Amino acid sequence: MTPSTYKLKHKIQGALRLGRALQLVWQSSPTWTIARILLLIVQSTLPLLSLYLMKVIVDAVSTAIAAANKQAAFQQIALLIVLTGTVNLIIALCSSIAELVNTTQAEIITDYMYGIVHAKAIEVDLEYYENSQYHDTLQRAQQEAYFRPTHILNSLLQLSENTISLVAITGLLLFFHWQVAAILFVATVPGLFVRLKYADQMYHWKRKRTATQRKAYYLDWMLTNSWHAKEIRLFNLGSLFSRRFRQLRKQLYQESLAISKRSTVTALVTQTSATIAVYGSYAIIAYQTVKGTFTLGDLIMYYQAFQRGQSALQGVLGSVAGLYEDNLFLSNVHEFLDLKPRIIEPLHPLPVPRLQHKGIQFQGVSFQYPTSDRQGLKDISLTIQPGEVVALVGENGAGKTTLIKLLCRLYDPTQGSITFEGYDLRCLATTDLRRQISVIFQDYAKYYLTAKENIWFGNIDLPPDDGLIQNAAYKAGADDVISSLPNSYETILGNWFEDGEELSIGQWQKIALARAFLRDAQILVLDEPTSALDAKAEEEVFQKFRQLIKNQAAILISHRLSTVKMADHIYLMEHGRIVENGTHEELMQLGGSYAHLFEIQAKNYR
Ligand SMILES: Nc1ncnc2c1ncn2[C@@H]1O[C@H](COP(=O)(O)OP(=O)(O)OP(=O)(O)O)[C@@H](O)[C@H]1O
Repeated sequence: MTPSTYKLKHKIQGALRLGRALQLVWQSSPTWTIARILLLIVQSTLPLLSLYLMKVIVDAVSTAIAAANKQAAFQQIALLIVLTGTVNLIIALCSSIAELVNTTQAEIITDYMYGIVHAKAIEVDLEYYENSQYHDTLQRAQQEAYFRPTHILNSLLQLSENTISLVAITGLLLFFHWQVAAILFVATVPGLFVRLKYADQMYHWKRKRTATQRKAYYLDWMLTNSWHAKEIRLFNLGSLFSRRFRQLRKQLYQESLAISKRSTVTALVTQTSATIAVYGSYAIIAYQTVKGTFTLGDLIMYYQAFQRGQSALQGVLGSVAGLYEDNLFLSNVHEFLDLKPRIIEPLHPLPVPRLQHKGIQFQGVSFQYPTSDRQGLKDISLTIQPGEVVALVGENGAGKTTLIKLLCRLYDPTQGSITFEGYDLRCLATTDLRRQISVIFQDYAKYYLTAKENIWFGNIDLPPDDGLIQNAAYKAGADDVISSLPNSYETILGNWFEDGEELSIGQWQKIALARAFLRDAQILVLDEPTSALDAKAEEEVFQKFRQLIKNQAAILISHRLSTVKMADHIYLMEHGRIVENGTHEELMQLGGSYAHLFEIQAKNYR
């Protein structure tokens, strides 16, 4: 086998490896798929009947010209015309129904694919979202997932339809004139090569360009979203970003144009040779008819059969090339769907115990982010008991949030272990563990939904109207904010949607705090919970803090040392390590970094 034949065989095999795609189609819409197959059978056989009837009509007309009883001869022709018209009407009807079925099924498949992509996006760990390669993979999958399976189904049905027509027409042509059938094939094959080659080039280029394209999307997003709108105006960044966006788009467009140009030139050459071959065959058939080898009916049937044969063959080859291309691009979706969460769930998870004497223990925990070459946490050992308030303090980047991410099992430690009442976190089901932790990160989410839902999301096991929602709002000092809104708890927050009410940053923070308080968890983690609250609101939250947490274990992260003073135990972190720990008084007595920091902050208030 020559290398090029081998390549072609390989590509055709690639095109026909359709198992996963068809499984997706079938799972999403089995009834619609059956409907389309039935329509396909009708649509591919009826045109042949119509073709044959045409030949019979022309031959009947030829005979009728010489017939003695023209009236009787015409009656027979009229009957044939009615029959042909009816067949063509059915063809048109099927085509309209097919269009309806196709559009509906395409929508159903798209929705199904959305569901699958969303499920995977939820399933993968946070680690993926903190990794740029994942975002490339996700983007490629999103670009292809919603339409490729439908494309594959269409190409496959077209392939079947065209193959049926082609087999019948080729049989017909071979029977009459094998050379003409041979020309039909030879004229169409080069086009297939061009499409396969082009598909390969496009696929590889599109994979390579994902990062550039994401950069362009990012600039576009910055230019058009509300989060950046303020700074873009004040720092006059608009034209700079817009210029960068245009440069990236130009680069992408020029690369794609270069590939398209090459393929257009090649396609033109193959098209020209195909056209010469086709019209040459027409001349042969016309010559044979003039010589009397064929009847007039044969001539018309030939012309039509040749035309349809050629379009069927082009359709077959086009579908093969299309399937090859679709399969190539669908591999982007498979790549995404094949991602596996790296947090391994225990085979036989233990029930999450109640925190009693052992509490939560970090034992010699070290951790390095997979994308970083520095250790984020180094040899951390600490204990948190129920009813105890523990504070983590330290400069930016010291590792405080990272420690919380490990506690929530968003990552596993690289060394050491974290135990929950003596059980390693890796022995507990992550969903059960996370149900026991109520955490509000400093970059908490703002949901542009009702105020009530913003709080309810803290514990969706409760009914959406539960009275505890208002209770949580009260604890966080958010009740006043909410009652001043036009529709109270039913007011939509943010200004993305009609009738939405935008809140101040501190007000949003109170809502987030209420969400944390609603969760019926054993551990409460507040990462910079009051950084945007006014002094009075902060004072109120912390005054009733002990009451609020009851016998929950609480972890507070804060840069305001006046806030953490009330904690039972304070850990000062530096470069991923715990460098000092004790009560506020102990640390002040120690006269180390904590005491120094506290003095600096206190001086500013004097
Ligand atoms: N997803 C990540 N991938 C790689 N490195 C990270 C990631 N998140 C944080 N880091 C790094 O880990 C270190 C600790 O970050 P962390 O967010 O835990 O600090 P922090 O003490 O909470 O800081 P801050 O007070 O500013 O919130 C920093 O050096 C940071 O650059």
